[in-house]
Amino acid sequence: MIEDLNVSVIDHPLVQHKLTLMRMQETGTKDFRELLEEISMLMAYEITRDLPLVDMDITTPVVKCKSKTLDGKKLGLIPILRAGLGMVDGIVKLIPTIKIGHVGMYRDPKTLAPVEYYCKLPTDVADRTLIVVDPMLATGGSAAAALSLLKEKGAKHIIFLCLVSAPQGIEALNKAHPDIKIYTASVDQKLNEHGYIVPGLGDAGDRLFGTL
Ligand SMILES: O=P(O)(O)OC[C@H]1O[C@H](OP(=O)(O)OP(=O)(O)O)[C@H](O)[C@@H]1O
Ligand SMILES: O=c1cc[nH]c(=O)[nH]1
Ligand SMILES: [Mg+2]
Repeated sequence: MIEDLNVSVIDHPLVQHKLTLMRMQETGTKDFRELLEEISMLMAYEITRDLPLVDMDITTPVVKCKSKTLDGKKLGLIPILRAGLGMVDGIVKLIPTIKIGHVGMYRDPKTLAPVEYYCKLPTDVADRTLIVVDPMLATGGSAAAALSLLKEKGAKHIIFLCLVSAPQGIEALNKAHPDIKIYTASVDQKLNEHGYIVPGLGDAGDRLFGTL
């Protein structure tokens, strides 16, 4: 049962509305890109609601007082290339100082196995909470491999943020990395015979970069 797994569905109406627009085949690259950026920002707003705060002494034009500020916890943003790049700008607008690492991973079209081709990370990944982003969680192979790689490099606290997921992908990722919370905007029905999410939105990377 999906409900028993370490997953949370972000069902905010604005996220769901924008996701519907992204799914539509007539939505072109420009709108797809803008919608992905907007949704990523909205989802980042939701997943950061538990960030710890501390009191800070400040002076307003009226009086001295204590006011809340983020406690300086270090964050990192890790897009899985290519499609994860489309989620970066929206999140950076909310968290401008976030450090960004990149993991390149593509899915072999025949075997659907993940192939790693790039990795460049902030040097202090072990001290950061990493938000790993990829719009699509299909078989879960790419995400599981990326998370294993990050753990090998020392990462200790990771959350995974995607837009559309398949039940198989959530189960596989949760089995491989039960410690990592998955956030998604939708758990779709299934995968088709080519490993595409149904109903899904097609190939996110191709739609984002216009390489259809
Ligand atoms: O869960 P999985 O079965 O591994 O599939 C999901 C992966 O497939 C897509 O990447 P793709 O291989 O198309 O690479 P791209 O982003 O360069 O287009 C997607 O962005 C995920 O990384
Ligand atoms: O439906 C899918 C599955 C994997 N990757 C995509 O971009 N879309
Ligand atoms: Mg692709």
